[in-house]
Amino acid sequence: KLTILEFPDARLRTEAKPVTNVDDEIRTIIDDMLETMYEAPGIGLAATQVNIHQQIVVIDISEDKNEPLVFINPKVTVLNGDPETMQEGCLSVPGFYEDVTRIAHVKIEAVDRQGKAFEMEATGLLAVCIQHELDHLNGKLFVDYLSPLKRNRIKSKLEKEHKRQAKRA
Ligand SMILES: O=C(O)C[C@@H](Cc1ccccc1)[C@H](O)SCc1ccccc1
Ligand SMILES: [Zn+2]
Repeated sequence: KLTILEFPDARLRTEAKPVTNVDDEIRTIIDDMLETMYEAPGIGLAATQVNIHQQIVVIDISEDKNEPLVFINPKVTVLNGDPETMQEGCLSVPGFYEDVTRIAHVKIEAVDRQGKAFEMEATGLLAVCIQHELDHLNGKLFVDYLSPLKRNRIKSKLEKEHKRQAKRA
């Protein structure tokens, strides 16, 4: 449905703006993002990744892919500073998986698809995913936590791949 931008596309570095009015246009974007995420497949997607620079995140970590979570204008606060390291992937950095350390237990405050404010606590995969998605809204990618050497290796490999695909197109 929507095209996912791939590193090192500069548009991935855009700061997303807050959503001012949760209307049908926003709800259509949310539905398109969920469809794109399930099709990828992925367990999270930020609007930045589909070149929409508004603060919208969708997540579904359920087994049956039937428990979509929507976070509009999300804010994360630390509940427990313990670090947690997990191997992360990213739909915008296809084929690469590296360890990233994040906060283990967070509180999320956001607005839902009806425009209603809510908050929830998260640990484990959900905590990791929401921090990963919030980074996207701030123009940050998980490769930014790696050494410059590793990041540049990934950058050149993906640039080569994009050139190859452009030629075949
Ligand atoms: O934002 C994205 O690119 C989707 C990410 C979300 C995510 C990243 C790291 C850790 C958890 C979630 C993933 O690529 S979705 C694919 C995936 C699925 C299960 C576990 C890790 C990654
Ligand atoms: Zn990602």
